[in-house]
Amino acid sequence: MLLAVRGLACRYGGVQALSGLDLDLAAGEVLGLIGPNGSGKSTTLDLLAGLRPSPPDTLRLAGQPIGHLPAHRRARLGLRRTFQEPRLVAALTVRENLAAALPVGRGWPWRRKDDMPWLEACGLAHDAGRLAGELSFGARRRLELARALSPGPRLVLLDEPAAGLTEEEVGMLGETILRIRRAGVGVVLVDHVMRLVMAVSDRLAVLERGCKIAEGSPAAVSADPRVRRVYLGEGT
Ligand SMILES: Nc1ncnc2c1ncn2[C@@H]1O[C@H](COP(=O)(O)OP(=O)(O)OP(=O)(O)O)[C@@H](O)[C@H]1O
Repeated sequence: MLLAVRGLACRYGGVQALSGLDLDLAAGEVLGLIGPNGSGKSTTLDLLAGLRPSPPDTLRLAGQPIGHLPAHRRARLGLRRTFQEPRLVAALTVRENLAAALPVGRGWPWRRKDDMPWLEACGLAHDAGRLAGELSFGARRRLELARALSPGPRLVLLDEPAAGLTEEEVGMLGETILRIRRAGVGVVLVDHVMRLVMAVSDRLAVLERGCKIAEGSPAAVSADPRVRRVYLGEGT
């Protein structure tokens, strides 16, 4: 299993933002994490990415306990995330933005040619020499994603990547996510744009008030009466 989450929990003062969360994710699988506002999706991504520590065994990446590792150590193991606001340098080219993405510490196996497959996957192969500041909003989002991927990705956490995109840009983002999946990278996708989540997820997990209330294929989860009641506000 690429990612195994067991009993993940988080408390902010008096608020139990997440309790007893279990999740599994295989390489090359897209897990859509959905739920109403305040249900714990961002908290889950923060805990997975290492913004705050957890007991080591609550999170395992390819069998290795990582709950205690800080974000940069997890990133080096191939666990990356994107941010809602692209963290790009407008005056650098697309390719230079990739090279500047991760602190290239001693022994980091970064090679320039390794970037190309990710630029291609993100639909940016023809823009490698363009300045990031010249790209459209949708292309900047895809560059943010390429930056998270290169080098050596295993699992990428996407935090509302479709927010603010046009219909066409959402389509291109969906194709990008499917190419990343085909490359064997695991994806956890949090987004309110349901047509994207439904189109690219192999599996959905639904959170409500910090607890997982359903999990399964997009079709099964959308037909689940509890999910419909809680998430879509039906019959309440
Ligand atoms: N820094 C914080 N301090 C205190 N409470 C917080 C903090 N961050 C989140 N919370 C609370 O934790 C709960 C889960 O919030 P979280 O942001 O994870 O939900 P979410 O599902 O990502 O929501 P949204 O869809 O609105 O982004 C909510 O009750 C929220 O108010």
